[in-house]
Amino acid sequence: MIKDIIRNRRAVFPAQYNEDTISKEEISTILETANWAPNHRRTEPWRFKVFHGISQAALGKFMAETYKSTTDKFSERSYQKMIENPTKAGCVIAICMQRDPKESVPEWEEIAATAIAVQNMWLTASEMKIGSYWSSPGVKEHLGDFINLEDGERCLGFFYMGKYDGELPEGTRKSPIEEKTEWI
Ligand SMILES: Cc1cc2nc3c(=O)[nH]c(=O)nc-3n(C[C@H](O)[C@H](O)[C@H](O)COP(=O)(O)O)c2cc1C
Repeated sequence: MIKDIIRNRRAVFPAQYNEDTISKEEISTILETANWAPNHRRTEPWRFKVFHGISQAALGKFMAETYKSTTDKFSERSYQKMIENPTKAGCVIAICMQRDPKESVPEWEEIAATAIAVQNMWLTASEMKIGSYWSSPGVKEHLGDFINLEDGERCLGFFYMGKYDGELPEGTRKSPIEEKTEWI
C-alpha cells in the first residue's frame, strides 16, 4: 500500500551505504517517477544532473574546496565528509529547478513541484531498497562554477543514493498530525 511505502521511507545517509553499485537502469527507473510530479502551468521545472562513477569523486572535491573557500566557520571534519560522502554513495544527483523564462508561476510553486518530484524519487528508491536522502549544503549555490547550469537554473541540493544492509530504523516525528491540523 502507498501509505506503508510513505510511512517506511527513511533518510538513509552515506555512512549507512554498502559497497554495492547502483545501475544506470535503476537510476533511470527512479528518475522516470520524478517526471510525473504535479506542476503548475506544465512548466515541469525539475532538472537533474547525475553524478555516477568517476564524476562522484570530482563532485566531492569541488564541494569540499568550495566549502573551504566560502565558509567562515571551517571544520576539518565537514571538509573530509564532503570529499568522502559522494564516493560512498552509489550515485549523487544534483536537484535543480529551471525557472520558467516567462515567470508564469511564482518561484515557490516551481520549488514545490521540484520537491514533489524528489519525493517521487525517494519513495521509488525506498520501494527498491535503495537508501537515499536530500542533502542541502550551502555549497549547492556554487554548483554553476563546476558544471553548466542554464540561465534561471538553480541547484536545490543533492540526492544521495546507496544500497544498504539490514533493516532501517523506525521513523520518528515530534508530534502527531492531529496537532498540526485544524478542522474548520
Ligand atoms: C529539503 C530538504 C533538505 C534536507 N537537507 C538535509 C541536509 O542537508 N542534511 C541532512 O542530514 N538531512 C537533510 N534532509 C533530510 C532530513 O534530515 C530527513 O528527511 C529527516 O531527518 C527526517 O527523517 P526521515 O526522512 O527518515 O523521516 C533534508 C530533507 C529535505 C526535505
